[in-house]
Formats: sequence, structure tokens, C-alpha cells
Amino acid sequence: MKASPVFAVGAYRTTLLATPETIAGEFSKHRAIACANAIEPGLLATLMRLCREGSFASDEVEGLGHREVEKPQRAGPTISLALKRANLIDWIEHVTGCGPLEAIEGRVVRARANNHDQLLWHDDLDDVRRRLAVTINLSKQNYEGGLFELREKRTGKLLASHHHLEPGTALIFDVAYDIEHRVLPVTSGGPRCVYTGWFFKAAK
Ligand SMILES: O=C(O)CCC(=O)C(=O)O
Ligand SMILES: [Fe+2]
Repeated sequence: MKASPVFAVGAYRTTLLATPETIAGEFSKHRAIACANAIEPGLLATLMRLCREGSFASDEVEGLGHREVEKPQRAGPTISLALKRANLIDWIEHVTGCGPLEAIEGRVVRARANNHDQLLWHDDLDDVRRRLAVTINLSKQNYEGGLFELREKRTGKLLASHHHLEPGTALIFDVAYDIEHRVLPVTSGGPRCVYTGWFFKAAK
């Protein structure tokens, strides 16, 4: 997907750069939007440093694949906190029509070019509170493979595919029973390092 700058999350504030109406059509067509420079440079530098200095533990995702998860979590909670600001939640609700949303939860994961790390097709609904997913690229080195794909379950029609290239790009995508997504193996370079999190449905 082509990423454009639509919001910028900083350490102390989030700036909205596009009206929800200009982006809503893309989300309804692809069930996803790609946001360039979604993290301001200062915060991004801190997050990349936390990832570089942090440690990662092996994580087997039953029936779906394998990757590594930041442990202890440092970059992950910082991003979750910064994504919680009301103006961004409100903007995302208007773009996607998926509101009302509340708390976001997520962590940083890493996939290596090792013929092992990947995630097969899944819908994220093992936790039914999830309503939207967000991934943010934190990869220091470029990589081949590691493509994210989103498709319709019934027809297999591909709705979106995204290669996380620039650090700080965010991909926001729909979590629903009619669609599923996967992450293909990284074939060289990397590791592919991303924050992956979810906006939950607000409790009624
Ligand atoms: O790494 C990604 O792009 C998506 C990760 C994912 O699908 C998940 O954590 O459930
Ligand atoms: Fe997922």
C-alpha cells in the first residue's frame, strides 16, 4: 500500500494531518490504511534505540508460526501509551467507522530471515475485544520478504498488501470475521521489527 502522512504521534502530543473524510474511502476499499511518518522523529529515535538495546524471546504462535517478542517490554508499552490519545482514537473511529474504540494493547515483535519466522493466515479474533489492528515499522535494516497480506476469507480476494519499508510507517487494518491476514517469511536482511497492537471495542 502507498503510505501518506496522515497523523504524527510524538512523545507529548499527536498531530492530525488529514481530515478523516479524505482517508475513509481508502479504508473502506482496502480495509487498511498505510500512514507514513506516523511517529515523530524524536520518539522514533527513542523507540529504535529501545529495540536495538532490548532483548527478545522466542514466541511460538500455536498453529500459525514463530517470531520473537520483546522481553522485558520497553518499546511496546511506550507505543501503546502514545497511541491512546483521544484525538487519534477519535480520528481513527471516523476514518474506519469501527468505533467506539478504547484501550490499545500491543508489543514489539521481530522476525528473522531464518526459514522459520512467519505467521500463517489468521484473523486476530482469538481475543474478541479486538476491533482494529495496528503495526508500526521499527526495522533498522531493510529486508526482503516479510510481506503483510490481508484477504477476504470467503473468496480469497487480496484486499491489501504492505511491505514495511520506512521506520515509523503505521499500517492500520480491520479485524473482522470475514477477513484474515498473514506475514510471509523474511528471506534476507532484517530482522523485520514491528510494533503490533490492537484497538479494542469499547465496553457498552
Ligand atoms: O507483523 C505484522 O505485520 C502483523 C502481526 C500480526 O498479524 C499479529 O501479531 O497478529
Ligand atoms: Fe495478526
